[in-house]
Amino acid sequence: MKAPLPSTGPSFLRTQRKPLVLIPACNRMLGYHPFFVAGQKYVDAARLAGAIALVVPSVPIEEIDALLDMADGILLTGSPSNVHPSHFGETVHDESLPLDPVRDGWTLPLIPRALSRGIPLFAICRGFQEANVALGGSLHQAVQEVPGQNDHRGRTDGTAEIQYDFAHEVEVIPGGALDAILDQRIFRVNSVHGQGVNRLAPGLRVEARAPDGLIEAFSLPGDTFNLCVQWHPEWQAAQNPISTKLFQAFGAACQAYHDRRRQPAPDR
Ligand SMILES: N[C@@H](CCC(=O)NCCCC(=O)O)C(=O)O
Repeated sequence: MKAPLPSTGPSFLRTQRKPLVLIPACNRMLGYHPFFVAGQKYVDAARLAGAIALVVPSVPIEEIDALLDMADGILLTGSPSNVHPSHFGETVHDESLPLDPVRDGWTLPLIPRALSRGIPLFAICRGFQEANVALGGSLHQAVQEVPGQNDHRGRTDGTAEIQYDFAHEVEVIPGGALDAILDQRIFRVNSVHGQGVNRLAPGLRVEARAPDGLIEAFSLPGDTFNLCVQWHPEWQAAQNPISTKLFQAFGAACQAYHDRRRQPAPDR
């Protein structure tokens, strides 16, 4: 019988077979106290991808490289909080909406470093917006107030099922990374966002658009999975064939990164 894998220290990383996907947490006040939080549906989707999900509290910038040394993938989640507009040269448009400057402070520098290492990255909703801003793009702070754009916010007058129900179609741009993963170019998605891509960062590739032309997916340069989507594929991912394909592709990329980087320790 094989000895159990060591459960601590770098040797565990060398012999762990499954890829490790880091999920940066959000920062919330619960009562009088600050907490690190992440949606369970993201952890469930990372596991659906075949990875070990590791929710990570905010770290000082000087610790980001040490964190990335452990990562085989990064899953940037959605959040009700907005990316602070100062990161794209604007002032806050609606003071009533939540922000998370602590998350901004480490995910924005994390993204280019992960990209430079070729670590697979799957960015969802707020994560999609962070990736665009981190690489030099900008956001509409209120898509619904932009002439010609629809209201992409989710309903808040019912259940999560209502909030995350299908809201509109997206059309995949032929020949790109998203097109290579899916066998469908038009499909319906949920929509739970008030911000959206205004100026796409240099070097990013549009992968899908909504009927009003809003960018709904883009990819980052590089030869690994690095898709960023505005909708929520993690929502009931196992029951949605499009979402399952996306997370399986993400998981395969993380496994490949893991296998390349961490050969199992020789049998003792
Ligand atoms: N606050 C931003 C991003 C919206 C977003 O991520 N919504 C999802 C919230 C909860 C979840 O994680 O599912 C915006 O409004 O554009």
